[in-house]
Amino acid sequence: MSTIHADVLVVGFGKGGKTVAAKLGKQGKKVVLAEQSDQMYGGTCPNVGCVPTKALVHHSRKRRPEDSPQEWYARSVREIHELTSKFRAGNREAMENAETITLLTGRARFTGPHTVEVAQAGGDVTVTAETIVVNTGSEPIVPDVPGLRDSKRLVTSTDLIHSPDLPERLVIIGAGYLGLEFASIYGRFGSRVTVLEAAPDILGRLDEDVAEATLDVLRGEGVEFVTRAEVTEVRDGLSQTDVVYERDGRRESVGADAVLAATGRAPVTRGLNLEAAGVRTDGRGAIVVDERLRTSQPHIFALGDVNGGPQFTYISLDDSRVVLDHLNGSGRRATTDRMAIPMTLFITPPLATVGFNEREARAAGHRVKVAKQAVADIVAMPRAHVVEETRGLVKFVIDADTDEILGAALLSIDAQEIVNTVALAMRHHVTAAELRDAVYTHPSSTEAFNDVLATIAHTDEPAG
Ligand SMILES: Cc1cc2nc3c(=O)[nH]c(=O)nc-3n(C[C@H](O)[C@H](O)[C@H](O)COP(=O)(O)OP(=O)(O)OC[C@H]3O[C@@H](n4cnc5c(N)ncnc54)[C@H](O)[C@@H]3O)c2cc1C
Ligand SMILES: NC(=O)c1ccc[n+]([C@@H]2O[C@H](COP(=O)([O-])OP(=O)(O)OC[C@H]3O[C@@H](n4cnc5c(N)ncnc54)[C@H](O)[C@@H]3O)[C@@H](O)[C@H]2O)c1
Repeated sequence: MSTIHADVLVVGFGKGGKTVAAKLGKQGKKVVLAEQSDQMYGGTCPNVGCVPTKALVHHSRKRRPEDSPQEWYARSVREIHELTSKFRAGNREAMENAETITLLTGRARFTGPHTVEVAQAGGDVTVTAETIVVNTGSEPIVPDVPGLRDSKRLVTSTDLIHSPDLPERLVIIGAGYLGLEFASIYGRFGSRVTVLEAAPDILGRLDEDVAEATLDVLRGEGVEFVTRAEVTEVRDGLSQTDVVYERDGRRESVGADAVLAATGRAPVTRGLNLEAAGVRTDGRGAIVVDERLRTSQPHIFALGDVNGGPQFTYISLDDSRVVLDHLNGSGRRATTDRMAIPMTLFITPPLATVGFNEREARAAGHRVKVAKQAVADIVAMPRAHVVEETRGLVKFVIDADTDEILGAALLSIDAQEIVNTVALAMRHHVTAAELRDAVYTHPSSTEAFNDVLATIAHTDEPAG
């Protein structure tokens, strides 16, 4: 078995890991990056996550009524495969072309606090390193429902986006980010979509008006929702799979050509043999880290989904900034510095949120004023009419005493872009009036701020 001594070993080719590898490699550190699969250079996001799913959103929207759903879908899957292959190759080349970085393709497991074995096709390699960064991501959770794990029609998001067969009837278990995005995508491609959610509400973290408007959009595209649905059994038949669930004490079932488990993703730590390194995990299998992403071994860091934080690519990227600052900078940057982190649910139109909703703002002790308008009524935003997408609403939650923005929910064309401006305003304490009275390009979606922030729907009374 050959041995490599490195300054830094990165386990897993995710967003945060590759950023740490590239930056430290550029500074002359000897870096080894171990990735278990040659189909995953670049990690989840460009291969099986954000990029192919957002490309599917785009392709599903381009389908005209006269296009055959099946042919259009198969063509989309092919084209998206070409796109992800290019991204994958770019990621591989970036590492292979860096003189100070060695890319190993094989599964890594710890054999000691500073030692990892990588099972490469050509033989195992032992890597020893002063600093180790674990960036192994997360994997789908398949609930323990009788018949589900063995069903021939069970699919994960990865299976589904690689299959050229458009399911005629798609049953999605779970109405989180993944479930709702897939419902929107496959509904638009032409599948009949039913979403079964265990919780009493879908998008229950949102204010009721925003959740209702979002569900209206999805229902308008033919997606059916069943809440308080406890899936009790999955039965394969010759031509379909029956997904059996209980709701309010009644037993019902829905037939499916594919059953998507969209019930969350668990950190990938099994198989890493973290005990050998003395690295602790929590009850969910996430690596326990402090605010500088140090594990229970100070020379081992965990970043991205594997540390149990929010599962977004931009959080993994920001984790890399924290680790790099610790290794090579001021050492002051911490995950606790983060504020106003935006999120986008990529349905059509997208729903972007940041900060508090109305309920949360009041619970945090703020006197709240709410600015809100339906997109169709925002006179200052002709772009919505120009691109023929006037569905949705724009809502701001503002501190009635300081005029600072506490949160926003934007169900609107371009929401994934304009939410970043709101988040920046929040981080820098720009007031609602300043955001309202700023000069924006025309016709753009940001112009909505000119109008919406002048439309106060209601204001809480001053306290006592
Ligand atoms: C369908 C889908 C859509 C998504 N859409 C979005 C979105 O629109 N926006 C967004 O911000 N986020 C989105 N996410 C979430 C986002 O993809 C993840 O949060 C992000 O990719 C996590 O990155 P990471 O750096 O933690 O690791 P990952 O990118 O997951 O990389 C981990 C890597 O480690 C490798 N690995 C695992 N174990 C080992 C081992 N023992 N040895 C060697 N290598 C190993 C894996 O093969 C993988 O390549 C989506 C996720 C999914 C599944
Ligand atoms: N646009 C984006 O940024 C994006 C897109 C897709 C995924 N993601 C990330 O991927 C991660 C995984 O997404 P997800 O939607 O799978 O997880 P999630 O945790 O967001 O949602 C899972 C949903 O499944 C429900 N559920 C769990 N068990 C169930 C059961 N047995 N029966 C019925 N319902 C059940 C839960 O109540 C919840 O609503 C998310 O954390 C998200 O951050 C992000």
